[in-house]
Amino acid sequence: MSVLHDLEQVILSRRGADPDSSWTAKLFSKGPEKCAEKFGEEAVEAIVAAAKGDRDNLTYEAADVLYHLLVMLAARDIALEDVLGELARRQGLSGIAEKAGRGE
Ligand SMILES: N=c1c2ncn([C@@H]3O[C@H](COP(=O)(O)OP(=O)(O)OP(=O)(O)O)[C@@H](O)[C@H]3O)c2ncn1[C@@H]1O[C@H](COP(=O)(O)O)[C@@H](O)[C@H]1O
Repeated sequence: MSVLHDLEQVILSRRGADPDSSWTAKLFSKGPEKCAEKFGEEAVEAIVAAAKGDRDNLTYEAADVLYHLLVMLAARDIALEDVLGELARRQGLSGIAEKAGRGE
């Protein structure tokens, strides 16, 4: 199991947990829209760190982004395995070729 898989299991275990003792449970209790909004906020913080070239902060914010991505996916019942499967499907296919295939 990877760190991400382990983290996904912890996140799933927080469904129905006490929002006062778990940040994940607090996010779930606010609904999938709030989970998505929080992911967006964390992504913006990562963008700012990247734009500034702040390597330490970007590393920290990227971890926040990955955690909040998993929460957002779980809130919509999408498994990490499904996302990894989509990435695996794309392996060996250039992004340029893929975009051309979509006619964009
Ligand atoms: N990886 C994380 C993780 N990353 C970030 N966060 C929380 O996400 C919240 C982000 O909230 P804010 O945006 O308000 O905080 P911030 O971005 O640090 O603050 P500002 O930049 O806004 O000042 C903080 O409370 C962080 O602690 C996380 N909370 C939990 N996890 C993992 O999830 C597990 C379960 O956590 P609980 O559900 O809280 O038990 C933990 O053991 C961790 O493994």
